Amino acid sequence: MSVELQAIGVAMAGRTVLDGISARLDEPRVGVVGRNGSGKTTLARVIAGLIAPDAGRARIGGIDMAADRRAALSSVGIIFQNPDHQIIFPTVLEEIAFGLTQQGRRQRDAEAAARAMLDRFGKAHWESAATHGLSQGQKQLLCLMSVLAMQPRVIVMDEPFSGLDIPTRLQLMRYLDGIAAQVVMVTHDPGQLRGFDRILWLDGGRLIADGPPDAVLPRFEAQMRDWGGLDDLAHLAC
Ligand SMILES: Nc1ncnc2c1ncn2[C@@H]1O[C@H](COP(=O)(O)OP(=O)(O)OP(=O)(O)O)[C@@H](O)[C@H]1O
Repeated sequence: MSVELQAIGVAMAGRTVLDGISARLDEPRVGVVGRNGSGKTTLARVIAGLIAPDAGRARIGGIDMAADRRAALSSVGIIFQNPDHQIIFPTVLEEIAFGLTQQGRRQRDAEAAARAMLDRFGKAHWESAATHGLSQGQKQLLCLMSVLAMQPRVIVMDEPFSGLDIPTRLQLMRYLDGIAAQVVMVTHDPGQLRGFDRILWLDGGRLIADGPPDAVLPRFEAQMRDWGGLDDLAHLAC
């Protein structure tokens, strides 16, 4: 499975948000880094087919995800930065089962698979819990379980661990190590990209570095420290 980005351009509210992003992603683990507002979330949404780019083409396995929503459902899953934008059902079981019924599974099958996923994370007791009563980190975990249950070939994650405590984060990272899906992860924390194969660094909507972590992350971290050391607030993220 490969994610192909060809000269992607996106404009929002009259501003260029992504500009000429081209990359063919074949690696199992791809990280996306960059400052606030650099376009990472927008790129994640383009890859998942939630935004059709204004210029260029984004395809997974040769299929345009924005044009073919049915193919997108079985090919790519996205975990949003804010779980409140993702969760729509009143109970945990319904939330996980929904994506599976969207994929064409019968309700009973979908619920069985949802229970298996809860079991896998030791959360069988969450089954009837009210989604609105979960903490932010618990909601993030629910979103992860919902997407993992759908077994997409590509999983796009936008800061998926920001609200999780350290044991949950470590458990999830280990779990992700073991899954076959390609992972594209947006993060501000280079520590979460250990073991990744390739890093894309966005700045101002452009791809300014693209390569193995050893080549990209030390430069990225040095640049972030340099900018963080400045007292001129005009340098704060726009
Ligand atoms: N719906 C929208 N309407 C107008 N502008 C938008 C919209 N969504 C994003 N933008 C703008 O696009 C730019 C890139 O936003 P994006 O969310 O992709 O950045 P990001 O790198 O994910 O940022 P962060 O690290 O803060 O999450 C920002 O300047 C943002 O203000």
